[in-house]
Amino acid sequence: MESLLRDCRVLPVVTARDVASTVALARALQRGGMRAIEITLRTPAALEAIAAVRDEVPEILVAAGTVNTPQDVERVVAAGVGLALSPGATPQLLAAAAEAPLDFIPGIASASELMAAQAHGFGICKLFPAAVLGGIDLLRALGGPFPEARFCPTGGLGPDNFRDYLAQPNVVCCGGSWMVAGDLVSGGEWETIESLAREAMH
Ligand SMILES: O=C(O)C(=O)C[C@H](O)[C@H](O)COP(=O)(O)O
Repeated sequence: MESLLRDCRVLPVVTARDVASTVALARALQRGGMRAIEITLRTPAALEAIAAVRDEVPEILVAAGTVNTPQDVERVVAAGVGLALSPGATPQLLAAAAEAPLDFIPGIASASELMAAQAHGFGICKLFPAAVLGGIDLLRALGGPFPEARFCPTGGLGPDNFRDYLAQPNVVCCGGSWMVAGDLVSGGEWETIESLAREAMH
């Protein structure tokens, strides 16, 4: 999974307003060269949007985001999702995800949370919210006691700093929403989204 995520480079974090706009958004991201999309379970349309993107834009890997409870894990497994992420983790979530037939990336914000994730076998974690927690300094600091840990920093990253994050040896990909901002999606600005995606992939 590490090499797959390294190929993804940037994981766009999407809040699905509705199915049609999320499919159009996924197409724009895919045209811009993006390999994956994280559709968060923040809205009622999310699961339907996940299924529709998988059917209609098969070139892009669809991950589920904001998978915060064991029930969420069940919902995304039932929807056929192969990769799920969370901004955090509870003991219950870690236990459920460790047993579930999917790849899971829990969120961590501290050494102790990282250790709990590792204890359940999760070697790659989302660092969230990365920028306010300490950003690159924190990633470097965690690299000392946890040289084997890998991260997808998310939260507060943008076009001006994500490359610095990607240059860290313990970063496999970066999460962010700058290329899928709500006003771009509501305005149907697919070409702008495509060019922001293309820029992020270079
Ligand atoms: O909802 C989740 O599961 C999350 O992990 C949170 C998102 O990743 C961040 O909201 C994206 O952060 P920004 O790029 O700063 O907008």
